[in-house]
Amino acid sequence: MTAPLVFSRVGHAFLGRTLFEDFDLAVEAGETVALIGPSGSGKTTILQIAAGILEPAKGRVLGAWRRQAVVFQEPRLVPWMTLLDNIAYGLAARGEPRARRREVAARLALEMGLEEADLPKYPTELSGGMRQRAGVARALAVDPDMLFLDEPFSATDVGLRRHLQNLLIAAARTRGFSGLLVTHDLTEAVRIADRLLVLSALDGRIAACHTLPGRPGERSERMVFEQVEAWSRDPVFGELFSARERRR
Ligand SMILES: Nc1ncnc2c1ncn2[C@@H]1O[C@H](COP(=O)(O)OP(=O)(O)OP(=O)(O)O)[C@@H](O)[C@H]1O
Repeated sequence: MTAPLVFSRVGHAFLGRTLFEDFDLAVEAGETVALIGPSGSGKTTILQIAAGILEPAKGRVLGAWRRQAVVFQEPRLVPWMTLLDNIAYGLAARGEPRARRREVAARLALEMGLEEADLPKYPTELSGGMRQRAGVARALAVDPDMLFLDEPFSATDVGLRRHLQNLLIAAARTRGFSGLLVTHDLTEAVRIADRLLVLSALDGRIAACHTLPGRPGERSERMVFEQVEAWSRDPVFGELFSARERRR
């Protein structure tokens, strides 16, 4: 079976400055790959190229999925739409009948820990955490087989971040979608991903690639902690992350 997302010798530059060249990546069906690396190494650019938001300057990107969805750091809800209509937004674009849209959106909202009473509220009436939950629900509502996650939980506090990570891991297991995750948070990558690519600060090259043991959701907190601790001592990670990022 061919991988749903393949980058072959992809290169990109902004304003004449080469960000990366000859970048290769294959994300397999049902696999979540985390891109981690220092600020400016090109993680978001790679994700945007994969999601078709940005055209690469060089190389080929093959995408073989039915439906994609993106979860951004800032959930980007439409301010004049209710929570329910925001979550149903992608379904409306797909032409699903209104009753069906509302039914799916309400189910997803509850699955993400939102409450029935919140559904008619507008984004300004919601907390940041509720908006973030809505962003994840909106992405899952379209039943994607490819999910792009650009620092999806970095603006949420530690408790909620953990909770949303667990919801996402559970959703990936039951729905079987592939994922590309951009994060600064090594713990998040070790919890959510099957494979981890570490980008180099210097030229966006892959400095390291690690397949994580077991499946997301099956790794104990201790195992995650020990893996992150071990990598914190690894020179590849040591060079790439500040002490603050390693502590998160
Ligand atoms: N539209 C743009 N025009 C010009 N330069 C850009 C543009 N988008 C990104 N860049 C530059 O490209 C580099 C890589 O950006 P990118 O957002 O991909 O990095 P990143 O690894 O995701 O960083 P961060 O972790 O800080 O989000 C940065 O130096 C950034 O300033």
